Amino acid sequence: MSSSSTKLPTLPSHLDLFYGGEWHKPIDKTYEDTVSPATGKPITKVAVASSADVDAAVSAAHKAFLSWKLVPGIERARYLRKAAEVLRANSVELAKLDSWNTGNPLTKMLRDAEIAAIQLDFFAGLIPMIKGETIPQDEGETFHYTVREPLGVVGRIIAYNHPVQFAGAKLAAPLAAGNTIVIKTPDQAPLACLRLAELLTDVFPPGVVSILPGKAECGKALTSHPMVKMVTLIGSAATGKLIQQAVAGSLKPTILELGGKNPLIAYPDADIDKVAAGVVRGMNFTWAGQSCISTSRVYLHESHHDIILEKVKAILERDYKPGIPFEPTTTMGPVISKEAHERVLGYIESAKSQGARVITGGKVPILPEEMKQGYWIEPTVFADVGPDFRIAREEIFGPVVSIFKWHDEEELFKNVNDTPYGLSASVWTKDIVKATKAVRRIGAGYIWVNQTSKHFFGVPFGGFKDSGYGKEECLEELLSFTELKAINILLADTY
Ligand SMILES: NC(=O)c1ccc[n+]([C@@H]2O[C@H](COP(=O)([O-])OP(=O)(O)OC[C@H]3O[C@@H](n4cnc5c(N)ncnc54)[C@H](O)[C@@H]3O)[C@@H](O)[C@H]2O)c1
Repeated sequence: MSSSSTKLPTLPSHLDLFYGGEWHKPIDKTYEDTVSPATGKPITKVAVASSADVDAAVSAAHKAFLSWKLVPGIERARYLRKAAEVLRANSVELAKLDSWNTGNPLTKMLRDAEIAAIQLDFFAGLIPMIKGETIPQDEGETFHYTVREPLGVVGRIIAYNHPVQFAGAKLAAPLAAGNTIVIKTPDQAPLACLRLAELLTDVFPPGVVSILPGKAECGKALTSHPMVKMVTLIGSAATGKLIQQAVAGSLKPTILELGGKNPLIAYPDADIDKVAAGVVRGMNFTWAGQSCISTSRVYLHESHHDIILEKVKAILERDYKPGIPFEPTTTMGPVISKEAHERVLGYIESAKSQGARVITGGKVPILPEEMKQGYWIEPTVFADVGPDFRIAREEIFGPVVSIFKWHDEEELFKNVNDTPYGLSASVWTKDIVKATKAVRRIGAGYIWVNQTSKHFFGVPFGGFKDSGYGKEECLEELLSFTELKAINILLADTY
């Protein structure tokens, strides 16, 4: 990168597979380039786990489970808190690697390790909630109680938009519940996860945490391995459905956190400046819209539609500048890969050809020489989008928002809910009654009123419909990684 950019981060010392407490070369010796999306240039080669590697990793994780499940809760909590400390102490280094490997601005990635650390602390604190209950019966001849037990080896497959945040945070609940874990890193951005594995080597006993860089084959092998007792995915609806099919034969439980086509609805009484800022913030342009919760369908009332559009355009043109991710002035990243670049530009072309109006963006920005091979797309706003346009219906996972004008509430909710997805939604009004009624009508799992984008610890996060099922970041996530066992003890002398 240019002499003007900050020094490149130090690569992890290990670019192989971490399992059984040690680093291993891939059995079939496959390594592939991982690329900087900002420049399109390879960074280094990283191991790609095959199904044979997954088998070795899962066997080691299973062996570790036999001891880890016996570690008292209070001690497991200490391990988790130590991992949180390690993440915090190394947050800048981890953010630099993620920034290099995803192209997202460094200044905006600095919090990702902290978010993971908070989840580790949060689930450490919830460990005492892993408990059973007694169940009274009228006859009194049998004593009934329940206990919660860990499942075994858990496989967690993650997406690329926040690699180290996901890798760190998703360790927390399974380990807190007494399981061991194998994490499959994102295909495109494994580097910070590998550094995390190095940092955690001495934190957990060998085999408790394994981190495997790999592609779909690694995910498939993890999903179907008989010793993996539960699988979770952060990824697309298509992959979620494949995982559900793959586990059907073994009745393996899953949590699927999938894609979204999330609506933002503004009522006429909403504060127009706050809505304009919310439209921009809700689209997560900082990471080129690559967030499952991005509010990519915006429904503005006809009374403020035009003025809010102007304000959105002004904010984007003022505040969102692509740039080398390590520069402090950079406020926006590229999309993750050449394939994503082509896919998102294809959506932009489809919108233009279907008659949508470009308010801002809609093309590759003018770039300095060193970024020309990167995967950049301007923050893009389309108005006059028809409900049947492709950009209105399909998850783009890029910096493209569709704006719709509404006037009739019945028609509004018909359109809002006319999507296979149901992850998040955002409602803007000063009227709490209106907001409460709107919330009731929206088929989505995570809804904000007068804000967007934020996650809150302890509040169940997860989707409806094709956005998946299962709840995370809350007690329910922790309990999902346990099995409830019921015991009935005869107290009477005779049977
Ligand atoms: N709901 C959430 O919390 C959340 C958060 C972030 C991203 N996402 C979603 O993730 C998607 C973007 O990520 P992506 O393009 O990497 O998704 P993807 O579904 O292509 O890949 C996700 C992960 O699944 C793995 N995988 C692919 N095929 C598999 C198979 N058959 N079996 C097992 N694993 C397999 C991949 O290697 C990758 O690690 C978007 O749809 C986005 O909305 C959801």
